[in-house]
Amino acid sequence: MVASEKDFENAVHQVKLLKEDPGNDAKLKLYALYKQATEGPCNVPKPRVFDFLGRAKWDAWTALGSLPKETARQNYVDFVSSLRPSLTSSSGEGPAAHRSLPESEDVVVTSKDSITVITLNRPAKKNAITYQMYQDITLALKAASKDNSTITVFTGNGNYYSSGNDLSNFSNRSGSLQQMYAESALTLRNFVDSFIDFPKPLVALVNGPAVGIAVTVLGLFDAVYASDRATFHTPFSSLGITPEGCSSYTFPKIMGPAKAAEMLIFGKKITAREACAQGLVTEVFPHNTFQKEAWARLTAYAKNPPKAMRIGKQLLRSFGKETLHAVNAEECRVLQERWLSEECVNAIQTFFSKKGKL
Ligand SMILES: CCCC/C=C/CC(=O)SCCNC(=O)CCNC(=O)[C@H](O)C(C)(C)COP(=O)(O)OP(=O)(O)OC[C@H]1O[C@@H](n2cnc3c(N)ncnc32)[C@H](O)[C@@H]1OP(=O)(O)O
Repeated sequence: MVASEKDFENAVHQVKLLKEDPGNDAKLKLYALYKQATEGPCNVPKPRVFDFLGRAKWDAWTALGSLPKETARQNYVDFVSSLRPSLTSSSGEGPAAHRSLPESEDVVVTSKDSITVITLNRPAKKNAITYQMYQDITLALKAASKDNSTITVFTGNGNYYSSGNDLSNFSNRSGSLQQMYAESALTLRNFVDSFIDFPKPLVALVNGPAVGIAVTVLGLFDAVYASDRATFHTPFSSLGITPEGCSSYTFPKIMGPAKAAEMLIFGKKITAREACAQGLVTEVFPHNTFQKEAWARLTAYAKNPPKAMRIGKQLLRSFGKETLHAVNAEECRVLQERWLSEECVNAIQTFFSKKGKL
């Protein structure tokens, strides 16, 4: 089988998650195969003799001669998969996927009464989701899909559920802008894919306001319980960006095109009760009894036979899956372009100059 573009992109992404240094030989091999797969045979002049690293890289790339790009891509994917024990694997295979709890302070995974709970734990920043957290959540979902829990719950610590994407995600990374946005789009795509493919019942406990991507992926959950202090806000247009999390497909289906447009295009913030009336939220509880009532509900549900619940979910969800993956890919492609736009750059600058809040 020939590796697809997506297999290759995933392999490139996995290399960035390497927990251990694979050693110089492996790094040179990865470099050479990557260059060959993306640019073809070596096309740059030989570096000077004292540029040891440049020379070693050039030698490794040149040694691949006229190996076709497709073969180099396949070899790269195969080689990365042979390195898997030292990866933090986002594929769900390998030792990392079987860890019960990913080691992260900002995304905490706990287990209670056959329920795996994934908690966004950055209350001082309103649980804004950093680049690392997207990867941690993806891993946590992969691990939860294989653990022995019956239900998985998502919630936030503090007075916010989540303020969505951390707006500094693009200001503290290295590399060219194009490369950073391409990596971000791939990370986002993998993140959303892990919700689309999650095989067990997935429940959100929305303990407070939810913004941006924290709202959009709710359309991929099986139940959404909200405190009456929660609000739901997707201010994409004012940020110069466009909907993600498959919301351009799920929201019109859930609430009808007019209500979806009000939220996703005009950025209308809605209350928990409005979200419930529109079908995005399953049930709203008074804030002071929210945890108690929602947990009583979940504990009872978790006693259901797990296989029946899984198969039930499969029947409800599997038919639209291909469409969801296509929507996710397209949303990420469009966003990648938007991030480069003047509208988006200005909106983020305004936020950090403290002039602009939602
Ligand atoms: C790579 C994949 C990309 C996927 C794309 C997803 C799109 C989205 O998710 S769009 C939504 C982005 N989110 C926002 O625009 C929210 C921005 N935040 C705010 O408007 C306000 O912070 C708030 C209304 C959420 C809360 O206001 P409040 O006055 O109560 O608290 P603050 O003092 O503003 O916040 C405390 C602290 O937290 C920082 N912070 C809050 N949210 C974010 C955020 N989204 N990104 C970065 N930082 C955030 C805020 O700056 C404060 O920090 P300091 O204490 O250091 O000043």
